[in-house]
Amino acid sequence: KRPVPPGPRGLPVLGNLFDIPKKESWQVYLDWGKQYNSEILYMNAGGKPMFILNSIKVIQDLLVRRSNIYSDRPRSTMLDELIGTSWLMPFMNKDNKWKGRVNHPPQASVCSFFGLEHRQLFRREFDNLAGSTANKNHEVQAARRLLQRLLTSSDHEGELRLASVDVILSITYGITPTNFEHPFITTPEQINEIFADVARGGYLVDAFPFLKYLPKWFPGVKFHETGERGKALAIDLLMGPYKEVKSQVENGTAVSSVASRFLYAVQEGADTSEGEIDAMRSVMANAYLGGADTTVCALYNFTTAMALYPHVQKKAQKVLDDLLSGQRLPEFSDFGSVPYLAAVVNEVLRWHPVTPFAIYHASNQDDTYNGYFIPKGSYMIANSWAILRDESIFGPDTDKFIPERFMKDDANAPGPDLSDVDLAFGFGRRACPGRLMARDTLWVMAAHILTAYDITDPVDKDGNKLTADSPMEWSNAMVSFPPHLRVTFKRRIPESMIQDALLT
Ligand code: HEM
Repeated sequence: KRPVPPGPRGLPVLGNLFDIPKKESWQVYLDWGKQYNSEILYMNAGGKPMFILNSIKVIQDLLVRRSNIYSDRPRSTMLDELIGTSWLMPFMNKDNKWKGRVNHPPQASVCSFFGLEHRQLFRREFDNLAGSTANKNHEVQAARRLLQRLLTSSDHEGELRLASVDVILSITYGITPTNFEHPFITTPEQINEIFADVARGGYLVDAFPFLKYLPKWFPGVKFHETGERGKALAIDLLMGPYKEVKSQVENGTAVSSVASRFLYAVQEGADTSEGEIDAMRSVMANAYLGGADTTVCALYNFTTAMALYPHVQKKAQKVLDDLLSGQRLPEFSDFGSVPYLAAVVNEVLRWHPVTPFAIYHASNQDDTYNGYFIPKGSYMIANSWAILRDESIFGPDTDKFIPERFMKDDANAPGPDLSDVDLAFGFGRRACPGRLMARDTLWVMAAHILTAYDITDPVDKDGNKLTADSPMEWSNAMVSFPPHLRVTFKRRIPESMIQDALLT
């Protein structure tokens, strides 16, 4: 009976279960915010309190400033008990291993792994080392492999999928997948589909946990079967690439990667406990899973934007052409020389955020905010989409793709007053630990694609021509994909430059 923020009224017992929007929920929540004149809304989904946070102020007040309370994740019987995802960082809670307490050691010495927990290990391997030559080299090579495949393939979506997993697998394990059907490509996709169903509330056992006691043969019971499939996929994800690189290390054939550097050190006699090996194995699989789906979604958004806004594409290509003079492909060292490209990448992350609600946070104790009661265990849904479209932060026409909003003027200088799009990577203690790597990957892929190809002639799945004004619907999911569209990649540099790129 304590006061809660306004929101749709809901039914007895079921609450707002049927109010949860089926499409473009970010826009619906924003509209409700206007309707109820409140930046924070309340819903109750089958007994679970849910708070929708529609403004940067509310998000920062709660998820950032009170991050000691709002950094847990909602619990799910399906994930915790039936699949067993305790090692997956996005689902860990405060009392789990995600929260590190030990300072960063100055370098990645194997002995110092002891006592480090997941998030810190992750930072050290993927965030701090995101600038390392080895990681960047893998990113450049993956971008060049993509250019080569695009010479003969017309399935640009498939190639971008492959390229995204290529980047993360080669950095993490030194493995380069070569076709879409490889289990290292399909395993994270399949497990992400199960997670997306869980996030959508697709399993009754999450609303009514006692159902888990129903036997497998009970009519209509599917969750046991999905749980077993999810468990097998999770083990494949954790062990598959790890085992492959371990045997390469034993044969002395492994290329430099996070895994091989670790395993070579172990092989050379570093004092490593089983616990440390488990933690590293898990952190690597977390990167693999966390990076695959999100990166490909961002790349799809990039190609969609380039196809729909050809003048932006031309401008970015001119900036690159002026720098490269048709003599070479881009390198990371070019980053500072082409600020317009960095602005394009920022705009990709802002225009249609990959995760419109980040990942739901949950509260670990009762709290009050502006007189409203927020009970322990509440779901906190940050409407990232709404704040990335907020014209008071990002300037006018936020529904349009305008990279210039990230430039000081229309010239070549970045705009220092404008908020960064780091908001696209979540909030507080749970903010994405892979964000530097993600930005690097997007930049290097965008730079290569724009140098080597024109992206033209966007049509929808029925062959209808698309323009920036065509209505298009992004998927209503945790990772929100643009609609399938077909574009043409037309080569704009000599084929030999692309063919030779990997040899240099
Ligand atoms: C464009 C690409 C990406 C986007 C937009 C993105 C976005 C996000 C968001 C919004 C979260 C949740 C933050 C929150 O709950 O407040 C997250 C978590 C996470 N991301 Fe990313 N991410 C991207 C790429 C990556 C990459 C490349 C990796 C791995 C190298 C990665 C690994 C993770 C992990 C492990 C978590 C869970 C962190 C935790 O729960 O403590 N992400 N990401």
